[in-house]
Formats: sequence, structure tokens, C-alpha cells
Amino acid sequence: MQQFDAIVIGTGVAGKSTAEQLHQAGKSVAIIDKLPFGGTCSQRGCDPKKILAGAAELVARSERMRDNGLAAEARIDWPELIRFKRTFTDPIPEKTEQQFKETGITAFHGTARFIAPDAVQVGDTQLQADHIVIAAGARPAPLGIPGEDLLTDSTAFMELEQLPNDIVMVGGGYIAFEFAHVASRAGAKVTIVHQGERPLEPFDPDLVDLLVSATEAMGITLLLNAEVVSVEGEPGTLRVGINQQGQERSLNASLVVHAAGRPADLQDLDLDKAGVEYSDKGVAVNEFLQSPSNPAVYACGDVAEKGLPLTPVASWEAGIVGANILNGNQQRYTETAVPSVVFTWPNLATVGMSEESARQSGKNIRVSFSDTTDWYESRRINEPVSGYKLLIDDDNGLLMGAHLLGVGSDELINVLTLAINHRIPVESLRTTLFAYPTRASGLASMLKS
Ligand SMILES: Cc1cc2nc3c(=O)[nH]c(=O)nc-3n(C[C@H](O)[C@H](O)[C@H](O)COP(=O)(O)OP(=O)(O)OC[C@H]3O[C@@H](n4cnc5c(N)ncnc54)[C@H](O)[C@@H]3O)c2cc1C
Ligand SMILES: NC(=O)c1ccc[n+]([C@@H]2O[C@H](COP(=O)([O-])OP(=O)(O)OC[C@H]3O[C@@H](n4cnc5c(N)ncnc54)[C@H](O)[C@@H]3O)[C@@H](O)[C@H]2O)c1
Repeated sequence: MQQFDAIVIGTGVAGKSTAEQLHQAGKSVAIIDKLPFGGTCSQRGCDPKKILAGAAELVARSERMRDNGLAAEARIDWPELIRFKRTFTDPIPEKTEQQFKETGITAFHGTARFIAPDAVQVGDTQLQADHIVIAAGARPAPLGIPGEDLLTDSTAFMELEQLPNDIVMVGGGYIAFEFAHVASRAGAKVTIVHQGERPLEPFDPDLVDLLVSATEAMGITLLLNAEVVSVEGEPGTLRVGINQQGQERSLNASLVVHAAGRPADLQDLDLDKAGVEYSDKGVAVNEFLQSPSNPAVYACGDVAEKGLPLTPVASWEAGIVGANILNGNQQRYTETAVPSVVFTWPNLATVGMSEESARQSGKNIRVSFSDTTDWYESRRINEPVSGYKLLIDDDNGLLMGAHLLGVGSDELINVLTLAINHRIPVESLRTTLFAYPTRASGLASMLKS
């Protein structure tokens, strides 16, 4: 059995940064991954996705300006775009492995499973440590439907050599909308099949309605209250069975994409052998991100039950875990407002409370909501829709929640996150001079009392 001060399971944002922090403090660290080193965000998630979304944005913007002074329209060359994406993603595993080698972190390829409360096995190798950090991320939710293996997951979608003509997205969340916008702008006919009444549930319903109208105007079909119940056929000629409010129907598609959620990836870990509690939300953790049932174990990132499954949260939680292992439990996980963006064109962004939860809070709230499609910042690029909703506590003048739709929302949401987390009064935001013309320069109008 090989001995270490700490074992980290997962080489994504959460695992890699915890391992580096522990190693820099002089600990001997082993790190393990069952997939090529580097994790989801940089190879199979945020970063490659934004390369595709960036190209789709150029197409959208050029289309919208075609009769407004732009002569040529941009077009996506899918194989070339995937080649460009690979220039970012392909080097990551080797680069990450090299970094581990150079820093002295001992890296293992393979699937880690617990064999004892303080030990894991990878292949034939057994490792033991004072602390074990689970940073195993998430995986596509098993759907339990016939023909499930015919679905293409988000990783495989971003590896497609050719983009098929007709695509069905199963689910109506982040991945469905981002990929639908990309695929549609690359020329595919796309249908989003969503089981709920409202897509993009964590986002503001009024702004989602505006985004949905723009999405439908692009030619994307949305089926709501519709659950995918089966997929059959051969790859390339698939038939998707749908139950829409009790009515059976089916759709033909060349590609069916899994966009139906990503729960914690617990399946290989054998957590029962370590006495580590878990639920369908992930590894159970206390305020120190430590397993309450096995104090040798900590968890961070998508696999932990606390926090949104987003990259900045994974990185922040990793810092807490690293500090608590090094200094004893001192840093607490505290609820903080976390911004989130759907990288459609236009962008949809949110931070802080929803209108519903703000109204339920019992506070004296003011809702500032407007469709801003006819504002200069939208009209100059002929943007199809834009809008905002700001939720203000009228008693103390603080921002409780901010919801944005439109170009520049992905950056402006960060300013509003700063305001919420650092209790900057809306009056200060309203009277601050922001560069003009930018999306932030509209804040004064948005915050007029
Ligand atoms: C398509 C897509 C787009 C996204 N876009 C965004 C975005 O724009 N912004 C954003 O903030 N977030 C985005 N996310 C979410 C973001 O990628 C994750 O929140 C983040 O990568 C989580 O990091 P992590 O370190 O917790 O997990 P991961 O990066 O997933 O790392 C976990 C690692 O653990 C390994 N592992 C699992 N089980 C075992 C085991 N038993 N043994 C060994 N290794 C194991 C896995 O192979 C994996 O490499 C996106 C996700 C996807 C799928
Ligand atoms: N821009 C970003 O930050 C970004 C982008 C992509 C992914 N992510 C992360 O990855 C996670 C996974 O993304 P996602 O889009 O798969 O999940 P999601 O949770 O955003 O959306 C999945 C949706 O699919 C629906 N659904 C589930 N089963 C279904 C079925 N059988 N038929 C029809 N609809 C069904 C669910 O009701 C849910 O609303 C996200 O929660 C997010 O944390 C983030």
C-alpha cells in the first residue's frame, strides 16, 4: 500500500487546485483520474463550448446586420470549427500530466474506488492517506429509457466530425439552449424537448420568455411538458418517442443529444466502503465541506452536495477544502450570490434572488423590469431581444437579485454580483459613471427610482 498525506480523486478544476494547494504546503499528494487529465471545464465543458458559441455569435450578429449595412453573412464550417476547438482541448491532458510531474504530485490513471475509510484502489495499486478529497465531478443523468445508448452526450457533441441536419435536444436547460443555438446557426434544424412547463428553470421567467421567442424566431422548435420516453433506430436515423401531457408522439432525428441534467458522478467510488454518506445531490458534506460520517474525507466541486455545479464554485470550494485540511476546519462554506450565464446569443444571466423568492422573503421589494429591445445598445446591433429585471430591497436600498438578457449581460452580471455580495447600495451603482456606450452605462436608467 502506497502512503500519502492526501489523495485527490479527479483532475478537474476542483481536484487539481486542491492537489496543488496541498502540495505547495509540503504535503505528499496522489491524484487520480479515470479520463484524460484536466477535467470537464477545459476539455468537455465551458471552454470548448464557448469556442463554438463564439462562432455561432458571429453568425447571428452578421445575420442580424445583413440588411443593415453588412454585405456578407458569416457561415460556420463545422469541421474547421472542431479542428480549431481541438487546438485548445487536445494539449490539455499531456500538459496537465507534465504539470503534475514537474510539481511532484503523484498522478495515477484509472478509476478510484474506496476499499477502506482511508484508502482507495486504482487498478492493482492501493493508496492510503490521512485525507481523501473527492472531486469526481458529474456525469450525464441516466434516463432509464429504452434506446438510451443511442443518445449523444455533450462531450461527443463537441467532437462531431460533421453536424447532422436534424437534431433533438433532450432537456431544456443550459446545454439544450447553448447547443441548440450553436447547431441552428451551423445550419441544423433543432427541436428542444423539455419535460417541464418552463425551460431554463433557474432563470427569470419573463426574460426566459423573451429568449424563447427569439429562439423560436430562429427556427428552433420547443416542445414543453414533453418527456422523451424512448429512442430507437440506427445512429443517423433515429426515432424519438415523446409523451406530451399524456399524448404519445414521435420525431425523426439524425442526432439526439443528452441535455437532461448532470448529477454527481458517484457510480464508481464505492462510498459505502468508506462510510461516506451521499444522496442524489452528491457527497454529503458539512459546512467545512467534510464528510460528516467520515472526517478523513472532504468533497468539492460538482460532486459535493453543496453549491451550484459551476466552475467558479468548484474552484472556490477547492480552496476551502485545501485550507481546512492544512489548518484544521476553519473555513466555512457560506451561501454567496453566484452568477450564472447561458451562452446563447443573446446571453441570459442571473445572480441572487429570483423574483419569486424575493417576494416570499417578506421584504419591501421593488421590481425594476423592462424589455430593452428598443434601447440603443440593442438596436445598434439589431439584437432580437434584450431586457433586465432588478430586485431591490426598498428599505435598505440593496440589490437582492439581478437578471439580464442581451449582449454584454455576461460581463454586466459580474458588476451586479459584486454589488450584491459587497452590499453596494443601488444608489452608488446608479450614480457611478460607467463607460459609454456599454451595457453598464444603462444601469443608471435601470435603477431610476
Ligand atoms: C457542456 C458543458 C458546458 C459547461 N459550461 C459551463 C460554463 O459555461 N460555465 C460554468 O461555470 N460551468 C460550466 N459547466 C460546468 C463545469 O464544467 C463544472 O461545474 C466543472 O467543470 C466542475 O469541475 P469539477 O472539478 O468539480 O469536476 P470535473 O471537471 O468534472 O472533474 C472530475 C473528474 O473526476 C474524474 N472522476 C470521476 N470519478 C472518478 C473515479 N471514480 N476515479 C477517478 N476519476 C474519477 C472524472 O473523470 C473527471 O475528470 C459546463 C459543463 C458542461 C458539461
Ligand atoms: N453556461 C453554463 O454555466 C453551463 C452550461 C452547460 C452546462 N452547465 C452545467 O451543467 C449542468 C448540466 O446541464 P444540463 O443542461 O444537462 O442540465 P440542466 O439541469 O440545466 O437542464 C436539464 C433539464 O432537462 C430536463 N429533463 C430531464 N429529463 C428529461 C427528459 N427525459 N425529457 C425531457 N426533459 C428532461 C430537466 O427538467 C431539466 O430542466 C448544469 O446544471 C450546469 O450546472 C453550465
